[in-house]
Amino acid sequence: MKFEHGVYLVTEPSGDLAAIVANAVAGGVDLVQVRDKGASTGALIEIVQDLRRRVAVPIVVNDDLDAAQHAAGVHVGVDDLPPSKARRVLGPSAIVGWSVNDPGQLDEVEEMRACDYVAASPVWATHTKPDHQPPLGLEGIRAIAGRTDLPVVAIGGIDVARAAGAVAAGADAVAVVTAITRADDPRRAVADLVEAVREGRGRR
Ligand SMILES: Cc1ncc(COP(=O)(O)OP(=O)(O)O)c(N)n1
Ligand SMILES: Cc1nc(C(=O)O)sc1CCOP(=O)(O)O
Ligand SMILES: [Mg+2]
Repeated sequence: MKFEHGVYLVTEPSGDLAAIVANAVAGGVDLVQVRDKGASTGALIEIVQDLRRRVAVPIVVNDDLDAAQHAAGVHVGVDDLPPSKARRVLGPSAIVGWSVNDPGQLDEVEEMRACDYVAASPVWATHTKPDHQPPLGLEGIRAIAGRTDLPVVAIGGIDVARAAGAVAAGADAVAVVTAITRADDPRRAVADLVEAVREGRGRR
């Protein structure tokens, strides 16, 4: 898959979700992930259906394969179902993303073949996911990007000050929660991230 502007919004349950997503899309996000660890499958489906009426960019669901069947795809991590199973269930045109914390995961050929992108996670520590793995840092992005042709998404602690560095290190896109969802102006926040990604691409 192609991240044109290089900004991927991952949502959180607080705030006016519909308004945040609509403004973030107006600012330039390429992809939206609905992430609400406490929501039922039914609630996730309702959120997806509502957002699909409002925005034109693809919407994927975190973790929940049943809800993902009402969306453009799914994002899974090491403790979730494997990407190969998600691909079998969702079919060839779905978007399947996988979190990578250990570059050794890139040797799992069948799983990598099932993915549209991999997320280097986390690059920096973040309070948004208290159970995150040890941070990879920019070296981790370089190590992952150097070993795969798939698009690499950097996630964890990314804001406008850090986005260009993550992209210059090899990320194709930045996945962001709070620097967008808690911004006073999510549209402006995304536009600034898009500009930072452009600058980071220019440094490669
Ligand atoms: C883009 C993106 N990258 C990483 C994650 C984290 O996935 P996971 O490790 O499965 O953790 P949870 O999000 O399920 O708590 C993600 N969701 N999105
Ligand atoms: C959803 C998620 N996954 C992570 C991982 O490391 O796998 S870090 C994260 C949250 C990122 O939030 P913020 O942009 O507010 O730092
Ligand atoms: Mg998960």
